[in-house]
Amino acid sequence: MSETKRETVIEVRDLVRKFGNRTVLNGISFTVEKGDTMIIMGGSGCGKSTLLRHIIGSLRPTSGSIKIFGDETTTMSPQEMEKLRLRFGMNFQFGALLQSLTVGENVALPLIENSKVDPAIVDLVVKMKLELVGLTGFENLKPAEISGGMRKRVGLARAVALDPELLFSDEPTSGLDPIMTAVIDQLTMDLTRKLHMTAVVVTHDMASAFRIGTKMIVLGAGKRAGMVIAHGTPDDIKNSPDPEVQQFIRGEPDGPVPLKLAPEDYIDRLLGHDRDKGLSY
Ligand SMILES: Nc1ncnc2c1ncn2[C@@H]1O[C@H](COP(=O)(O)OP(=O)(O)OP(=O)(O)O)[C@@H](O)[C@H]1O
Repeated sequence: MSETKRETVIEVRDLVRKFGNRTVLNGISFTVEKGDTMIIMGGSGCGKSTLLRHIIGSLRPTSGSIKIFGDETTTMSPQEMEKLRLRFGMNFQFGALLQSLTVGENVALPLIENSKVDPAIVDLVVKMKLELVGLTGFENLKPAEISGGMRKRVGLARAVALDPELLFSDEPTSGLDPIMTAVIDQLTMDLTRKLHMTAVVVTHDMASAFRIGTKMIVLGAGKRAGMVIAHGTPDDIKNSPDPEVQQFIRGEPDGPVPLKLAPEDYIDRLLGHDRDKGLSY
């Protein structure tokens, strides 16, 4: 029997983004179907975060189309985008926990900011979300009083506070040991299943990518910088005949992608140009 066709939640077509005369995204196309966990992979500086930031509407493309739930987002007003974002959960490093607030207050933030919910309901939702990530009883501690892995779990609880249909995560396991990484992965899989979410995750961690991903894209480097060089299921990616994909998933230091950075990359990184992550509205 053939698989029932699932709803397309995200459709990216021919996306191009230039910063000055530098093309960082070069004709990216892919779709994400409901229930999928799409992994965006590729070497450092290949444009993964930039792609994610276009999908959540914090950057505008030079050209191309992004449809979310069937609506074109690249031409939306900031207000329309803000409304759409109520359906998103975002678990980003630049959205780190607020140190002055307790764990519970951090999880409550999206509820307080985005909906007029009764405080008693907020408390209940916070307790439920913290229970989902195994942190019942930690609501009154400050982020500095819990471990890095626990902080990542709080970030996840906060991202799903509004029961989003779409979860976006940028490097959700960076800096964690393999056991804590596996814990976060398991939680992400449980949450996406329990809350019927579709997820898009940027990660460098191959073990994690192959554990949680149902679909993957790999962005290229060098001559194929900013292009999708492989796209498919985890098995498709594992069996890709592309030497650059194999170099990447095996973590080999040298191969089709040379070890040396291009001088402009080196200068950009030296000057911290890639740290300019401000919103571009
Ligand atoms: N606002 C910006 N202005 C100029 N260049 C930018 C900007 N944002 C990103 N870039 C450039 O785009 C390239 C891709 O950056 P991006 O952060 O998307 O890469 P990445 O694949 O997520 O990298 P990493 O894995 O190291 O986090 C970098 O070379 C960076 O210099």
